[in-house]
Amino acid sequence: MTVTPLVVAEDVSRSFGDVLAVDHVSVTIRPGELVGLLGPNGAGKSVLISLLTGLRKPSSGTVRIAGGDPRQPATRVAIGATPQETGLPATIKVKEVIEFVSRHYPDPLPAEKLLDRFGLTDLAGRQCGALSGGQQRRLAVALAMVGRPALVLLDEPTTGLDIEARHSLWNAIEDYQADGGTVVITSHYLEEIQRLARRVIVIDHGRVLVDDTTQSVIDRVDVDRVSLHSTDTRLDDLPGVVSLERDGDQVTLLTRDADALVHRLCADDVDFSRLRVAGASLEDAFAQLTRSDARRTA
Ligand SMILES: Nc1ncnc2c1ncn2[C@@H]1O[C@H](COP(=O)(O)OP(=O)(O)OP(=O)(O)O)[C@@H](O)[C@H]1O
Repeated sequence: MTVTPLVVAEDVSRSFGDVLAVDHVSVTIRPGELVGLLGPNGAGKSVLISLLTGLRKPSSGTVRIAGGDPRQPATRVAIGATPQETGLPATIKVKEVIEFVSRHYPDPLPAEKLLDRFGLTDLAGRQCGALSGGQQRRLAVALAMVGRPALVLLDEPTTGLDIEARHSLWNAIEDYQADGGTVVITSHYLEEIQRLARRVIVIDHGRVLVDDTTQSVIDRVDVDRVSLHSTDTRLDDLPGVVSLERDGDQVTLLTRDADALVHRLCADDVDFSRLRVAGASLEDAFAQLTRSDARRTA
C-alpha cells in the first residue's frame, strides 16, 4: 500500500545574499515518522525547518505539507512548531496561554491533558514570566502540540533542560507519535536522537549528506568503542585504533578490531581496569560523516 507523504520538499534552496543556507534539498516524510534532523552549527537545519513551516519562502524549489503550501493558513493548521527561541507573554498564566492557542484549532487537546502530558499541571496558574528556562521550554513544546497537528517540528527542544525534564519531554514526544503524530526534531544531543528517531537526516553546508534509518547510519561506522582506566603509555601504539581520547586515567578508544585490541592488552600485560566494549554510537557516526564532508569541502 502506498502511503501519501505528509512532507514533500522538492529541490528546495534558500539563500541570504551570498549565503546558500539550504542547497537543493529533497526530503519526503511519511505520516507517523519521527525524524532526527542533524548537522553541525550553521548547517541549515533551522532555515530548512522555517521553509517546512512556511515561515520563510524557498528561493527555489517547492514545499508541500499534507498536499498544501505551508505558507497558506489552511495548511498551517496541520503544523505545530517550536523554534529555538520562543517569547511567551510574561503576564499571562500557563493555562491561559494554552487555552488562547487552543482557540485557533478546530479540535485541540484538552488543556488538562496537555498540562499533564508535559508535567505542567502544578504550574497551570503561574505567570509565564515566572517560569524557569526549562519550564518555558516545556510549555513552548506543549503549545506546538495543542492543536493536534499532523506534523510537529521541534528545533532543539531539550536545550537547557535537566535530565528529568528531558526524559519527560521525550515521553511526551513519544506519546504524541503513538497517537499518530509525525515529528521532525533537531538536537545536538545525539544520544537523544538515537533513542527517539528511527530515521535521521544529516545535513551540512545546506546539503543532505545522509538520509537513512538511524541504525544504518550507525552501521556505516565500522568501529567499536573501548573504554578503560589506565595510565599505561603503550595504549598509544595499539593496532586498529582510529582515535584515542584521555580524560585523566579514563581512556576511550575507537577501534576497527576490539577483539585484537583486548588480546593485545592482555598479551602485553597492560595494567587496566573497568574495561568496556560497546558498538559505535550515532555520535561516532555523525563525527565521521561531518569530518569527511569537511575534508571534501576543503
Ligand atoms: N536571516 C539570515 N540572514 C543571513 N544568513 C542567515 C540567516 N539565517 C540563517 N543564516 C545563515 O544560514 C546558515 C544556516 O543557518 P541555520 O540557522 O539554519 O543553521 P543551524 O543548522 O540551525 O545551526 P545551529 O545548530 O547553530 O542552530 C548559516 O550560515 C547562517 O548564518
